[in-house]
Amino acid sequence: MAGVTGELTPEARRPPVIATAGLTKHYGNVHALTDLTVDVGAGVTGLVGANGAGKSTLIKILLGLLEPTGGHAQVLGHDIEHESQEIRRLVGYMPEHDCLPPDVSASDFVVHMARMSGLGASAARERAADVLRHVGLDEERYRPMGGYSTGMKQRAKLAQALVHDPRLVFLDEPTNGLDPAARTDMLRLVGRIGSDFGIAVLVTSHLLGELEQVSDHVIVLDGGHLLRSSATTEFLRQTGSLLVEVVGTETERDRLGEALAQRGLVCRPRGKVIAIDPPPPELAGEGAAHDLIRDVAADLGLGLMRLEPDRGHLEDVFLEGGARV
Ligand SMILES: Nc1ncnc2c1ncn2[C@@H]1O[C@H](COP(=O)(O)OP(=O)(O)OP(=O)(O)O)[C@@H](O)[C@H]1O
Repeated sequence: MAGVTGELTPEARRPPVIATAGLTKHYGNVHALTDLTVDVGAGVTGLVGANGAGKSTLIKILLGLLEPTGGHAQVLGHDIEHESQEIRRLVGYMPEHDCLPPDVSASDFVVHMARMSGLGASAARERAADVLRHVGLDEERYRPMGGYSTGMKQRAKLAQALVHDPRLVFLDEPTNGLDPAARTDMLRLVGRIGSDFGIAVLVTSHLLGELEQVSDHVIVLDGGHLLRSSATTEFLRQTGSLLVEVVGTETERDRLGEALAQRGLVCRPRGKVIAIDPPPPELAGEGAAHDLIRDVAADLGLGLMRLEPDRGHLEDVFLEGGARV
């Protein structure tokens, strides 16, 4: 184990997929990125932050589309300043905004992008068909993209990012403009790119919670500063608190809350739910607080709808305040 013997595991010894050091970008007076030092490993990494946090700027710098004002970065071991051609050969990019030619079909477009990356005509057609099937564009792929729904356009953009078999993809707001069902489908697809195809993914979202399910690691930017970079499990760790919901209205909720408070639990109403602080030592044993809550609810004749551990969420990093890296 790395921490015990001082030796690094093979995983830890592998160079990061992306490494930045003091990366800074100013657009005139706008400080879009400030002294960003962060590593991105294999798997799916969520890059989250409000609109304007600096996510797109970071991706464009890593691709060599924008020059940083200061600092350095490497992508797949290549320096962004001197080796951007090589980086673009190894990396796929799904831009945030609509950039698809409306009169061209997804099939022709993705074949064209495959040819641009150096594939021969028949290999490009085969590869485009494969990748369009993976992203879920079937018969529609022969229709002009101008008539596509937002979800179909996002899939076409994703297909062109994958067609040259990259080792890393940058997906900039892939769920933008999608309804909840299409959003869920797209997130599943993003997860599969990391798990089934073994391609490293850096995916952005301005909705902080949305990448919790698919990311192995999350980087949070706030106003161009790194707020936190941690394994997703760290963000979602159990808080030690419990959440309880009973059948009925606020009256029933408060009856249970008051009864539990008399038994030594600190209860706080949170919408329809009672959030119970980590139990005191005498109730900290395995299942002791659960048993007490169940018994008290039964004594009051109240039905329990939910009794579960409370978990942290990505949004909490903003409530905790201060940079924790
Ligand atoms: N070309 C530009 N000229 C001037 N300011 C810019 C330019 N591009 C971005 N900015 C500003 O830099 C900051 C970071 O923008 P960026 O697009 O990187 O953020 P983002 O996190 O990707 O947000 P969004 O999802 O809204 O694009 C914002 O304040 C934005 O207005």
